[in-house]
Amino acid sequence: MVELAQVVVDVPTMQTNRPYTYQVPVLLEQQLQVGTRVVVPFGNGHRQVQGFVVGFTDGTDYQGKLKPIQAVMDLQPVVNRELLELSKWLADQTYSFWIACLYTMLPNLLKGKAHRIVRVVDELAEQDYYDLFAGRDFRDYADFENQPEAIARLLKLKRAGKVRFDYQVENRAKAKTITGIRPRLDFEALEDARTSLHPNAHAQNRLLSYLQSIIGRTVVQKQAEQQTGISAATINQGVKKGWLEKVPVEVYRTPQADDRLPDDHHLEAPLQLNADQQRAVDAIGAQVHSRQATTFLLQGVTGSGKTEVYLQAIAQALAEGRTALMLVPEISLTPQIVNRFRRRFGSQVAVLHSGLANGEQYDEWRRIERGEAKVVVGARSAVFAPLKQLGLIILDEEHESSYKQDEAPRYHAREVAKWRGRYHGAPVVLGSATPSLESRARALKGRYQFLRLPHRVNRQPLPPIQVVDMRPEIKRRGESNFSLPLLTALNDRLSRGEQSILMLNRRGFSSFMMCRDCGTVLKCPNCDISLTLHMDTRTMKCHYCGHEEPIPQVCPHCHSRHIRYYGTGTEKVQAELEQLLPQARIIRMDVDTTRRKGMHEKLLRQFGDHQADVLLGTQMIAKGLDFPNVTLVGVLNADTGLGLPDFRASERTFDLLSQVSGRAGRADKAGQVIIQTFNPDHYAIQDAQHHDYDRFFYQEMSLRRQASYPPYYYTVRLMASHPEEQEAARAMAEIKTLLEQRLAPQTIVLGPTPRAIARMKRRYYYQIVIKYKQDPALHKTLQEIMQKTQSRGFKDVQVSIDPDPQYFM
Ligand SMILES: Nc1ncnc2c1ncn2[C@@H]1O[C@H](COP(=O)(O)OP(=O)(O)OP(=O)(O)O)[C@@H](O)[C@H]1O
Ligand SMILES: [Zn+2]
Ligand SMILES: [Zn+2]
Repeated sequence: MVELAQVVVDVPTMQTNRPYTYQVPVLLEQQLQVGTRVVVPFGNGHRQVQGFVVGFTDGTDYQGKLKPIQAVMDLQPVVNRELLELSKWLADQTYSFWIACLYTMLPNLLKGKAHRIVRVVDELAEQDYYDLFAGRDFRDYADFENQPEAIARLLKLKRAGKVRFDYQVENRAKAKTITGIRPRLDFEALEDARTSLHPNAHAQNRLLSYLQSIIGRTVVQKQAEQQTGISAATINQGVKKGWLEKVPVEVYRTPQADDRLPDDHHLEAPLQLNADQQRAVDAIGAQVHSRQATTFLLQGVTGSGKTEVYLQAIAQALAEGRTALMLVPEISLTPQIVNRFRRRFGSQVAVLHSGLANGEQYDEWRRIERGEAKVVVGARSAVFAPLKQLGLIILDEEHESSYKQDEAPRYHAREVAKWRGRYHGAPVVLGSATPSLESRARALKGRYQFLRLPHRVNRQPLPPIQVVDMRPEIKRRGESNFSLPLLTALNDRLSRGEQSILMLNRRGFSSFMMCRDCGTVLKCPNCDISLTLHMDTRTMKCHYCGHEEPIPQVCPHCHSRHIRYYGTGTEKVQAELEQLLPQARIIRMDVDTTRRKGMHEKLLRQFGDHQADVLLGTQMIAKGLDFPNVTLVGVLNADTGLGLPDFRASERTFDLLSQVSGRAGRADKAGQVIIQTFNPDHYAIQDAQHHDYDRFFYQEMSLRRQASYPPYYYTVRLMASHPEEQEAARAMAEIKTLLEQRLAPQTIVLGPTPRAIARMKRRYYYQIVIKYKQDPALHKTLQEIMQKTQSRGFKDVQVSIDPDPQYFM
C-alpha cells in the first residue's frame, strides 16, 4: 500500500478548490505531516506550484498516473489540525478559496517564499555533519528541499532536537551577524606552518594548535579569544598568513528584547473587584472550568471595568493550564492596553498587530505556536493565533465593524472565535459598552448569556453631555469649527490645568477641491469618487485606487482661479484652534501624524505625561484611552456619518459618540462632554446624549424590523464588476434570475443596482442584496453561482459574495 498525499494547491479558481492527490516520495512515507507546505507539478505544463498537505490516503480509488511531490517546503507543519479544519469551514462559510483561507491564517513571512535555513543546534553524528552540512553550522534549506533522502534525515534530526528550522526575513530585519573564525588549511599544512615559525612566536604557536583543534568548524571569534587567551592581533596575523579566515556568523533574532518586558517576578496584582465585576468573572470562570463553549455578552458602560474582568477571567484560564485569546479592534490596540496585559501576565503575552515587521510578527507567532506565549492580544487576524488548549476567547468592542475582513476571505472574527470556542470547549466573551444590535438581540433571546456592568468603577455618573446646535452658531459667528460653549469649556480646562480630547469625525466625508465658479469637483479618473486633499504630500489622492496628482491651481474645467478646498481636516482645525487659544499645547493624532512606526505610542505618552493640553484627533482617539486628567471631551462634528447610504449609519454614530464620551471623567475628577451637530434632533444623537443605550436599541430595532434588516433578517451581498458597464449589469441580471428560481419565496432579492461608488479601479460594480430569515436553498445556490461565474459565459466578470456585509456602499 502506498501513501498518497492530498494537496490543496495555490491555484485560486473554483475548479481547483479541492485537494489533489500526489505521490509521496518513498523515503518520506509516514514522515510527512499534515499542514506542511510542498511544491507540486500542476496542470499539463507541469507548472510548479505551492500547496498544503491536508491529508493522506492509500490511493485505492485512484486510477490514473499520479505525479510526485517535488519539494517539501517545511520541516514542521505550518498549520495544525485545528486550523486546517477551521480553514475548510471558513472557505465554505465565506464562499472563498480554501487556499486563500490557509494563507490568511499564516504570518506574512510564511505566505511568500521566505528564505529558510536549517541550523545545527546540538552535536551531530559526523556523517550527518559533513554530508548534510558540509561541516558548517547552518545551511540554506533550498539546497535540500527536493531531495527526499536529505529531508528524511533532517526530519529525524529535527525530531531528535538536533537541528532547527528557521525562516529568515529577506531585507528589513536582516539577521544579525557577528564575526567567526575558520581554519583555511588542513592539519598537515598547519603543522608545516608551525615548523617554520620563529621559536619565540608563542602566541602564533598557540593559535596554530587551536586552529588544528577546530578544523571544519567555525567558532565565534570573541569566544575563541576568551577560551584561549589568544589576542585579536594574533588572529589578524593568522589571517594575513592565510591560516584562517573570518566569516560572518548568524545570531538568533531575539523575539522580544528583554527590556521591553516587565520582570516576571514583579507582576501586577489583580484589583479588588466590585460586586458586578465579581459576578461576571465568576460566571465566565465557571464555564472556563467546565469547558463549556458558552457565548457571553458583557455589556458595561465606559469605565465600568470590563478590562479588569477580562484580565481576571484570563488569569483563571491560565490557572487551569489553558491559554487565552484577547481580540481588540486594530484602532484600539494601543500601548495602553498592551501594557496592561504585560504588567499582569509578563512574558506570557504575545502581541499581534499590523504594525509589526514581518520578522517580529513571525517571532510572536512562533512563541505562541511553541506554547511559550499563553495569552495573545491582537487585532482581527489574531483570531487565527495557533494557541493550543484554548480556554477563553474575548472580543472587546464586539460591535466594531473592523472585525469583519472586507476582502476575501470575508470572515467575521466573532464567528471564527465561536468556532474555535466550540472546538476547544472554551467560552467566548463579547464585550462592549454599545453592543451590536445583533448581539444584544441574541442576549435578549437567551442565546448569549447576558452580563452587565451598569456603573462606572469610580461610582461617578457618566459625564453630562451637552448638544450644541451648530446652525445658529454658524449664523451668528460665521464659519468656525468651534462653538462658543466648546471654546468656553476649553478655556476653562486650560485655566484649571486639566486636559481635553477633541474628536473630528472623519467618517463619510473627505476634503475635496471644488471650483466656486463652475462647481467642478476634482474626481479620480479611474473611480467614481472625488479626490482627497493631502497637505503632507501636497497632492490630491484617490482613497480607492491610489491615483495621485498635484493640487491644481486653476479649475480644469473653466480655468477659474477660484478653486477652493472644502471639508475640514484635522490640520485645518489645529490651525484654527492655535489662533483661538494661542496658549494651548496641542497634540494632533491622525493618519498623517501616526504613520511612522512608534509615533502613536509616543504621542499618547506625551499626552499622558501632560506635555499637552489638548489631544485633537480622528476616530482613532475614541476608544480605549484611559487618562485620568481628561475632564472634557468635544466632538466637533457628530453627524457627518448620519447621511451615508447604509442602514447601520445611525448605529455607528451612536456607538462612536458613546465611546468618545466615555473618555471623560474616568478618575476622581468629574467629566463633561460637548457634541456639536447640525442634527440636534436625530435620535442617535439624543440617545447618546442621555447615555440611553436601551432606548436607542428599541428605536433602532423597530426601524430594522420595518425595513427587514438585521437582526431581523440576514443579509448577503453579491457584487459583479467588469470594465464595461453593461457586462457587469448583464452578469448580475443572470444571477438574479437564478436566485429567483432557487430561493424561498419569502427571501428578498434587491437589485441589481449600481454600487454607491459605481466605478472603482476602472471597473464598474453592480450589486444584489439578499435578505433572508431562513432559506435552506441559499448556501447551495451561492456555491453554484461561485462555480458558474468561473465559466466562459462570465469572461472577465469578477463576482464576489459577502455574507453579513458591514458596509453597503
Ligand atoms: N475593581 C476595580 N477597582 C479599582 N479600579 C478599577 C477596578 N476595575 C477597574 N478599575 C480601573 O478603572 C478604570 C476603568 O476600567 P477599565 O479600563 O477596565 O474599564 P472599561 O470598561 O474597559 O473601559 P472602556 O470600555 O471605557 O475602555 C481603569 O483605570 C481601571 O484600572
Ligand atoms: Zn470651474
Ligand atoms: Zn481612484
